[in-house]
Amino acid sequence: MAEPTPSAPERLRPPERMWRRRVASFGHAGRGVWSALRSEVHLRFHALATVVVIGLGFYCHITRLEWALVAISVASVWAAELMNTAIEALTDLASPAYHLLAGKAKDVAAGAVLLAALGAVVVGALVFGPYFFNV
Ligand SMILES: Nc1ncnc2c1ncn2[C@@H]1O[C@H](COP(=O)(O)OP(=O)(O)OP(=O)(O)O)[C@@H](O)[C@H]1O
Repeated sequence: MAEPTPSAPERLRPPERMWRRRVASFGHAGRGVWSALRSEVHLRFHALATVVVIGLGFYCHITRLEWALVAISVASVWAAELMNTAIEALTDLASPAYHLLAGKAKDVAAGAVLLAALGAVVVGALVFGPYFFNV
């Protein structure tokens, strides 16, 4: 959620207070990931896939550039799935009853996950394929 613009006295707070708030923000984000992991089967699948891909990376001794591509792909899928989970929750809150726009919001959010996952599959095939097949 976007933070409200701080009032004048708040802007003058001592730096340690600001640091505490930044650290708290990380805590909120971590709690969000943990809560989504507990409720979403898809995310647990992504967690397993992430562990497998990292293991494969070490096994194949992939290059730094390949690690970068794998990291971007894995992070994209996680980010898309977390956004999808957030949109699903907000949609259920705003429109528990059937509504065309609620359905559209969920379908579009799911589409984002699908595209990120397809991209990750392509990157995975291009990075790991040559280590296992003579291509
Ligand atoms: N309130 C609603 N109004 C209209 N259509 C909806 C609504 N809720 C869900 N749908 C339709 O049902 C589909 C499945 O929705 P659901 O909330 O079950 O998500 P899901 O695909 O099962 O996601 P997940 O498995 O990650 O929870 C949506 O993509 C949408 O097309």
